[in-house]
Amino acid sequence: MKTLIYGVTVITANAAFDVIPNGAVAFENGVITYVGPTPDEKARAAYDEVLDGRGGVVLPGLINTHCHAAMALLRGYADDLPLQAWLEEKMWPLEARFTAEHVRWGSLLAIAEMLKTGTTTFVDMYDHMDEVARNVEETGIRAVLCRGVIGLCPREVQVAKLEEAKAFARAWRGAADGRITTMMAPHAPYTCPPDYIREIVDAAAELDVPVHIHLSETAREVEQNVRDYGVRPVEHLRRLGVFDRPTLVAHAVHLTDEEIAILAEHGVKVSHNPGSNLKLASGIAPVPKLLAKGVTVSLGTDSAASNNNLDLFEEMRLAALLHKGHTQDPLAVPAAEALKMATIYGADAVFQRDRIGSLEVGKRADLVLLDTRAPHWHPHYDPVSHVVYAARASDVRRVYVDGRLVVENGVCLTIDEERVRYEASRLAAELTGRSLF
Ligand SMILES: CSC[C@H]1O[C@@H](n2cnc3c(O)ncnc32)[C@H](O)[C@@H]1O
Ligand SMILES: [Zn+2]
Repeated sequence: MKTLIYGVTVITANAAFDVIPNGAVAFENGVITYVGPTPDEKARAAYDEVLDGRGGVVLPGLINTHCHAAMALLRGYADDLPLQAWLEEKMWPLEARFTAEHVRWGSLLAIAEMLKTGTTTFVDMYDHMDEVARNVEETGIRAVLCRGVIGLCPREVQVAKLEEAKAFARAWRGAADGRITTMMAPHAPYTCPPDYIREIVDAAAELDVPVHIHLSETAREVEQNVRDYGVRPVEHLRRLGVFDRPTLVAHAVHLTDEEIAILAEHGVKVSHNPGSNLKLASGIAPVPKLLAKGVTVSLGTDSAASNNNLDLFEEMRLAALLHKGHTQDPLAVPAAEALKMATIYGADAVFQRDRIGSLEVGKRADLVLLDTRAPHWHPHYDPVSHVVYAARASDVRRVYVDGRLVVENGVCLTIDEERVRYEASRLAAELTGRSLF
């Protein structure tokens, strides 16, 4: 089926960052076949499905490069705590009781939220990942999935987790018509002993998949690393050979200039999570410095338990505003840069720059159509400025992934949202013992 959306402002996020007024995008069999000015009526007749999008804005599907989807069940369960207390006293005790059922419904709730807010690809690090993968298959979203591995356990449990992570990465890579790719994920330098990290990295090399890891999220973590291993976390991971593999690190808040140089030298990709970093009082990542040194900085939400939503429009706006305030430089992260972080830099961060992240002929047809009729869109001078500084996730009208329509009129077509709300609320109440309002 050949589909054409015309009469829209197209934000391509291509290398020239072209914005096409009264533009059009066409796709067939999941692949973009045309991006350019609106074709005349005669040319439009050649398409099987023609959508008049006049007044709308089309942009590439957003890419969330760090998430723990199933933790949507713990949204709002424990707020206003620093990372370590939040993890050790609140998250880990409850997560120890998570079953496959919790992950099934929690991740489905998260996927519904992400699709409806314009996210077409997400990176997920968690346990019971077969459940997440099956949800990805069924809902039509694109994902990079990894079984997160925490090594604070007896050796036989470490081995079992590693085997499970390998089996998962092997079994699911390329699944769902290529919408699923996989990575290996040691959770963090402070939860995985050095030899264990080496083993996980060896497994990533054997499987030829990238590595995803939390890095230098808090000052405390950095101090602890220096105390335990004599070096800061970036040098620690470099010595362990992590950066010899394609690597995506989450957070990267506490970095020296020397550490930024190491990340740049090794082509390490960063997932910047401003909402989570602010809420957990972790600090502010040196994003302008990272960008200036050529490090790819993408955007992630982290989980709904530390954010407390999975809305990349919010993260884009936060990224653009936060670094201006912090550096007192209005150009620290300009609007176009924030939009790239959520799109083409996201594609680069998941090593799929040739497939997704921009609207270009030959790429997969992952795109979002925004409705611009709401008052907050008017007047509009610059569509990129509007998407970053004024738009809201509720402006998302249509979402396509791989050319498949998955959200229409703000409704997710591939998910029974009422059932998901019911099951997720039921499981959350049982788990926490709290009655929900
Ligand atoms: C091994 S599965 C993933 C693991 O990560 C935990 N987690 C969630 N958010 C964060 C964060 O911001 N920093 C570090 N770890 C985090 C989650 O609770 C799971 O246990
Ligand atoms: Zn995380």
